Amino acid sequence: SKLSQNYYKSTCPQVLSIVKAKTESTLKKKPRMGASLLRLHFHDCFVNGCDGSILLDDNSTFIGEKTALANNNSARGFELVDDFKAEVEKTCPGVVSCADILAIATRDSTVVLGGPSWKVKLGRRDSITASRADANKFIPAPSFTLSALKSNFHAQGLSLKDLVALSGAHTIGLARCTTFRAHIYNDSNIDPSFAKSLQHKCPRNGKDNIHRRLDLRTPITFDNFYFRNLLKKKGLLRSDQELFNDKSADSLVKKYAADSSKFFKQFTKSMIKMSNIKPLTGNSGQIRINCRKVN
Ligand code: HEM
Ligand SMILES: [Ca+2]
Ligand SMILES: [Ca+2]
Repeated sequence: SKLSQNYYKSTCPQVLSIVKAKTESTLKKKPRMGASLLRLHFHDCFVNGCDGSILLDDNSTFIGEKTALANNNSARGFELVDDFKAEVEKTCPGVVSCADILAIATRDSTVVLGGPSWKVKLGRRDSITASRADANKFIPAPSFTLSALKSNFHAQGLSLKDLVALSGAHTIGLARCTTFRAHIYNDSNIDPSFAKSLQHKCPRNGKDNIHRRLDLRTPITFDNFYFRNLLKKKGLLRSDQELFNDKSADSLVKKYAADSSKFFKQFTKSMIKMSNIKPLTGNSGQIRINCRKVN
């Protein structure tokens, strides 16, 4: 790609240490924020590339992505991104894109929570528009079957391997009742006692916003328990358990469940691939001063 590791070497070498320090101090108090940043980066990259589009508030020229189905009342961490940006702007005004800050903070969050590290390529520019319709079209839903998930990822140039490894991000963070209700009441590929215990917390009607762990074992540690849970039919979302349901993804899930270093290695590769989807470079887009608004 046109991105490079040393992109800010002469214009803002401090950006890496600024983002790292703030990520570390924030996650110490609020570990879930690491999960929320990781998800923001995913939802940015899947909608017209990693261009900070998800960070834009609605305005008079477009309806943005924050109110798309998958993001509304759900995507979080925007204030923290604002904090990163404000601090970077103090040191290097007008130089570092919001899209790059999110990519760096995602890597740093993964590391702080115990996961692998990787070299983040930089030089993405920020979009001057956002699209709720595109977010609704491209962000996968928890109701998806394996074949729907595969084609959703293929549309981004991502393989089955990428799908399985990247879904391992659900080793951290929480999900609302409304996203897993159908799975715990209607599906058969779920451990019955796990389903029952969730049904107590998430009734058929109401309590849409109560949260449960995506990884019931270690929700603030980036490890391979997500895959180990799937082997026991204890995936929280239908789209999670679809990855271990007598189909083409089973062998990958078994591999990552058995060996976390294999998961980490593929997660790193797949994250780099996802982070490099369709960046804006050259004269395209802009370096936003405020991540919520076009300049
Ligand atoms: C494979 C298709 C995927 C589907 C259908 C999906 C769906 C979801 C849903 C429904 C939630 C809960 C949202 C809520 O209740 O508010 C969630 C949370 C999360 N997702 Fe995914 N996801 C997918 C893939 C990914 C990928 C590829 C990543 C990152 C690489 C990711 C990272 C996360 C994280 C970290 C959370 C927790 C966020 C938090 O606690 O704030 N997901 N996902
Ligand atoms: Ca985007
Ligand atoms: Ca975990």
